[in-house]
Amino acid sequence: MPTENLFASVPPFPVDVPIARLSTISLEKLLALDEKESAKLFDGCKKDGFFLLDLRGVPIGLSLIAVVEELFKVNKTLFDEGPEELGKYTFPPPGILGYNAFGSTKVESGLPDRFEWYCMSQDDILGTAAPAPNPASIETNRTILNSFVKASHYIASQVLLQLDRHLRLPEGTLESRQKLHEESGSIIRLLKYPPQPESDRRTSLFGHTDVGTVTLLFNVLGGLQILPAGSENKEENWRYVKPQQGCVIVNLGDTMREWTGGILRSNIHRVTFPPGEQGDFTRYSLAYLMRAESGASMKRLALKGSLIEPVKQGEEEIEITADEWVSRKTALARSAKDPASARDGRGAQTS
Ligand SMILES: O=C(O)CCC(=O)C(=O)O
Ligand SMILES: [Fe+2]
Repeated sequence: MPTENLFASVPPFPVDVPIARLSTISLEKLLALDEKESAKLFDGCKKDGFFLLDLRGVPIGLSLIAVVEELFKVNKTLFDEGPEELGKYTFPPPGILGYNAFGSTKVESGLPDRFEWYCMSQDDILGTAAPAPNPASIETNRTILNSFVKASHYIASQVLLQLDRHLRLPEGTLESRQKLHEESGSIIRLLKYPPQPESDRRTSLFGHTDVGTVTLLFNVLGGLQILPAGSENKEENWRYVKPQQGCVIVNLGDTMREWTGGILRSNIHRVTFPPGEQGDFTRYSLAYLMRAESGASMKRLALKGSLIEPVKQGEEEIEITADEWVSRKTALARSAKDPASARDGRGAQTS
């Protein structure tokens, strides 16, 4: 994503790097109830767990593009406040909100990461919960953040409605667990990846699967990579997700895989240095991570008449809540075991 202006400000994505073959779905066609487009979306969610959604051609999409362009400016201003100031908003685990300083997690090699991020809750931005303290760049931009959350939630909900239909769930089933104005676990995340020294370039953000339901990811520079379904976790198998003008990258998280008994895919992804000439530029990224409320169950939604089959004898039923899932994933990741691999998500840590 997002606009021509942002893409014009950086070198083009190179032509000689391996790119993931993902579907591009048109929001305009989805909203016009185009059957073929809707089937393409379902296929992408089953096969890849990732697709590009072209936001152009409809007012809600165009307004989100404009909002995101503004938020890329906020992203820069925020991290320009510096680690000392932002460090005042660091909260110890299990807190997932606030500031995460550069180098505070590890990548697979055991080396420190190369990103910093700042997370806010949807409930804080919408006023569903009491306002949380945030750095000045966030506080002065609450209005635009509010528009971002509303438009992102709307678009993610359109994806969920399509999935309800294909999974033969009653209309609104998936969205009803994460309504806009009800308590939610949804977050907004701003990330910064500074350019890496030419002689020492490597992964910046560990391979992981997202824990929530639907993630909307806005990138201009390359660097995001996925490990396509069925491929071994070897360096040569990782594929770049090429950012496209006017498109948001959409991916599904663990909750969707669990709710659907594995029909939908939560795919592992990571961030490495931007390819080619892009490697000399700072990479900013913006994400809306839709999550059900913290106490929501991860249990399979095997409703009568739906495509989702009840748990068979011998299969493990996940009875825990989304919160417990995160703790469990984190604990297993710490002991170098991967809970998602057992369930074909193949994610190492949690994000
Ligand atoms: O920066 C990116 O492109 C990816 C970020 C990501 O995967 C996450 O925040 O969960
Ligand atoms: Fe992620």
